[in-house]
Amino acid sequence: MAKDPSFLFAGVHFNKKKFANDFARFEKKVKDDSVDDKSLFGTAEAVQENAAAPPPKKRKRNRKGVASDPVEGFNVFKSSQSEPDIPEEKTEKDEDGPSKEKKELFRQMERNAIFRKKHNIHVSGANVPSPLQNFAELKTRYGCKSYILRNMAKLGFKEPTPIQRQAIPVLLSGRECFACAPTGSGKTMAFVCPILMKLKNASNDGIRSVILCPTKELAIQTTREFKKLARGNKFRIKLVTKALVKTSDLSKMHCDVLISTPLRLWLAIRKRKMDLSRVEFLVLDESDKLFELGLLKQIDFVVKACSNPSIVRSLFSATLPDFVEDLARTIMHDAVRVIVGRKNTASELVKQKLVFAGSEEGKLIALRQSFAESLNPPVLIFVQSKERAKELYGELAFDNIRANVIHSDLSQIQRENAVDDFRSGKTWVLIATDVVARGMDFKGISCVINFDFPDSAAAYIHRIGRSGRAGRSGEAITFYTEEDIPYLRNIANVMTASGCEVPQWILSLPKRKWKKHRPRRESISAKPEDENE
Ligand SMILES: Nc1ncnc2c1ncn2[C@@H]1O[C@H](COP(=O)(O)OP(=O)(O)OP(=O)(O)O)[C@@H](O)[C@H]1O
Repeated sequence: MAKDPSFLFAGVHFNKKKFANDFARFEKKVKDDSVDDKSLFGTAEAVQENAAAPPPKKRKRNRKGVASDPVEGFNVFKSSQSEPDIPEEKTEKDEDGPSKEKKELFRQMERNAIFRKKHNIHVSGANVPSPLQNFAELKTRYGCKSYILRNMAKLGFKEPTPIQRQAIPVLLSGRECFACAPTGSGKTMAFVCPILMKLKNASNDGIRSVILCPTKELAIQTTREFKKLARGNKFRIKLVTKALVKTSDLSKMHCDVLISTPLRLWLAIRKRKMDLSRVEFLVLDESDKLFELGLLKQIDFVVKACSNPSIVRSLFSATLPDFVEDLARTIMHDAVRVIVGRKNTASELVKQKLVFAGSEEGKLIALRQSFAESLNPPVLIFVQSKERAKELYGELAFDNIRANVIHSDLSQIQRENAVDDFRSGKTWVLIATDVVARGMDFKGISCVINFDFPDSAAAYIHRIGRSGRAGRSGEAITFYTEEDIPYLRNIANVMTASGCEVPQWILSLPKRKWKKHRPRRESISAKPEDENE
């Protein structure tokens, strides 16, 4: 039977007496490691250095561990307050081997390991709770109220997805969590469900949970998902809008779930004295985006404002670079790391293709040709800037294609309408900047076209992940020109990792460290500039 590596160390004890000198040295070192109180992550500039630094001492919290489980892979949370994986038994220990309870515990650990392997779930951390076999276990193990299960059934959710199987029990056990799972694999419900279960009922107890999303569109979508699962309960679920931030006093606001972008929440705290000191759950969705330098200061501020010592924080994304984990580890406590599949890979449900378009003009010709041959809506087209989005829209608008465009120059209402029209099928083709590249769940997108080469491997994974969601298959086509060739290898690596074929010459290109690749490109439009307005 396959056994987890941590079995090797079961029962090993550290003899404090024998190693007294080393122990004393270690203890001193821990005491010397003081926490920098100015900023949770340090200054934005120092992020990378901080990421490499050892984690500071954590606040000690009184949280009970649950059904113990072996640690898979390396233990990323060395500093966590780990309880022994196998509890010491004072009574039944005898010469005939482990006690009955211990044996049952071993069996449960083995069953969990086999089940995780089957669902491609990898965990690290001490005492990781058993994964969910089915949704019914939410009731039998955790006393989930019937209305939540009813709402899930109405949404057509029959079985938990792998990330839901593991992340939901982790959060229900009061543990902090890093979760990384492919695009479209149900990460949203993996935090919505346990939060609603833990909050139990609506209450006038200040702001009880906060969800941060990198874009307004995603914040709106997440608010809707919360409301869908909360149907039948009187939870107050609020989106932080411009109008809300204008409200004079937010210091006495009560709400069960608050969803926001970092900037809006930062303004609400600073200008309107929003009080986050009672927040019990904080979720950083698309966490690697939130940890980028532009947003880090606001995130830092919000995380500090959520000062409740027993807060449970979690990070969710389809891409989780090491530096984000390192950074988050400095603030998280006794966290569990849950990875589904391999970290930083694209969804295997998306058939990926690279197309050499020669020039900017060549891209437009290739696009028109493919639409003339077969246009299978809905199609999402990504470009690298709002100027180029406008230009391409200007071109396609003449082609009798029901196209629309979304970028940051549009008003909030225009952006919302563009998303709604695309969702309802009124629009067949949506031309977009990366503003909708992450998290957006447009059901049934048949094809994503990267008209402009993405500026990073993570951007590529998220863009193409708008297709191939919830078990459906999809397609992604990426155009490239001469200037993109040096970066092809990075995309090719993502493609091969998810089982797509890539020509050998691309795989033998030299590896290149990827800085943001956003070259100046020739105008898409053949028309004079003022006609594009
Ligand atoms: N258990 C389930 N069974 C069937 N469908 C599900 C289940 N859970 C979620 N879904 C559906 O799967 C789709 C994708 O879910 P979601 O948007 O949460 O993906 P995600 O993992 O957050 O993706 P991304 O990384 O792009 O943000 C949604 O339409 C959602 O309703």
